[in-house]
Amino acid sequence: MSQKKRVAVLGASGYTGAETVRLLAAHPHVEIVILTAERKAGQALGAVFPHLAGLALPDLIHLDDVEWHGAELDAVICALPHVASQEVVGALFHATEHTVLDDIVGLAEPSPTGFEGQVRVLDLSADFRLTDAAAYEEWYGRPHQAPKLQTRAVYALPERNRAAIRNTALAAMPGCYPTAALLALLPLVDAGQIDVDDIAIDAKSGVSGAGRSLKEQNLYCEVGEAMHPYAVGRHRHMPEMEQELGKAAGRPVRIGFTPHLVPMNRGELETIYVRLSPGHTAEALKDTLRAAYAEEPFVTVLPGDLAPATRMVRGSNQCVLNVFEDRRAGRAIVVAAIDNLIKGAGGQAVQAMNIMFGWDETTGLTQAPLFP
Ligand SMILES: NC(=O)C1=CN([C@@H]2O[C@H](COP(=O)(O)OP(=O)(O)OC[C@H]3O[C@@H](n4cnc5c(N)ncnc54)[C@H](OP(=O)(O)O)[C@@H]3O)[C@@H](O)[C@H]2O)C=CC1
Ligand SMILES: CC(=O)N[C@@H](CCC(=O)OP(=O)(O)O)C(=O)O
Repeated sequence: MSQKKRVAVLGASGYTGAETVRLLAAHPHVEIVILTAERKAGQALGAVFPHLAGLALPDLIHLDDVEWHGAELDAVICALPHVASQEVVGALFHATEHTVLDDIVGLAEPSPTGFEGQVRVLDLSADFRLTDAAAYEEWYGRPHQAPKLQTRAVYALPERNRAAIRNTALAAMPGCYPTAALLALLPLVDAGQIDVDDIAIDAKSGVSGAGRSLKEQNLYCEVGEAMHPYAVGRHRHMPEMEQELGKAAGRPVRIGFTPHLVPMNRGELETIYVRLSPGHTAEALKDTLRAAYAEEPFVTVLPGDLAPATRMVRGSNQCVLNVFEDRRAGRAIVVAAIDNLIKGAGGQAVQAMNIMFGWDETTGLTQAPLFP
């Protein structure tokens, strides 16, 4: 194996950044050379996260102190809030005179030169997922600062877009809710087995989904022993899911989606109500998902009527799925569970990075879920 790849994690003092570091620290082909933070810049990562104190890692520095040009980075995993992310990614591509700025990102065919010697970015934020500038402005309330990059980023759901991920310098990592929903639904849309105009997603997330920065509504007293929906009918993951489902359907799609915050640290569960296309059954949907994921290391269709649960995936890059009959004629229920911080964020980014560099896709990601 050649030299290790030099990797930076931006936003390492956040939840997804810390999980990404934890995974990368055990990755055989990666050397972590830069970690950044905003308020916590200047501290050792182990001072912020004592559970990581035993790892030999660089201290947290401020983004302003990163010398992009001299760092000789192979990859940057960006775990920053949206808006901050688009500014940094644009600036780092400029500073490194990246050919991505000359239009070679996201080619369907490998470019003759590849990206040898050029940094590749995996962005966990929402900044590069929507390719339509007007949609971004509508849902994020401001124009995009790097519109050229926005249109060329690859939507990096590995099970869907492997070839494009291999050949991009900018991977837009899917949101946590879209990851579970798209893994559950895309094969069914491809197969024409469900009515794309009648999809309702009821989602629940652990509190870490909201990040580590202090928010009063996420205090223990307010989320413990309680549960509530939020962003009802207007969550910014709706256009993301609609964009990707629309690509599969070949026409615009509108979905129903309601997320709920539930009193657990991590994990995400989605119960998805679908209308069957004429002639199809819940069992046929399950056969389709089984066939689609038969060779996938990180997606499992559960046997029989075993219902997906967050405890089946905690701390792992796994997604578990199942399909159930609905007592109402012509309908079915699809259920998906992931760990929002792993398959919904850092683990999926490591998976995509493995694809980019041609490593076994499971490298650094083979740990079984934690139980109990
Ligand atoms: N949490 C989740 O389950 C998921 C999150 N995401 C997305 O991943 C990204 C990171 O999320 P998460 O880890 O939860 O967030 P956190 O709030 O836990 O962490 C944010 C990180 O970014 C740093 N930061 C904050 N503001 C700035 C800024 N203006 N400039 C530079 N750095 C800044 C913080 O530094 P400091 O600590 O020093 O303030 C911290 O390191 C977000 O875009 C989020 O939406 C995606 C999928 C799932
Ligand atoms: C519980 C909770 O608050 N979850 C976050 C989703 C996390 C995520 O995936 O956000 P990005 O699209 O920014 O990456 C939310 O609903 O905004």
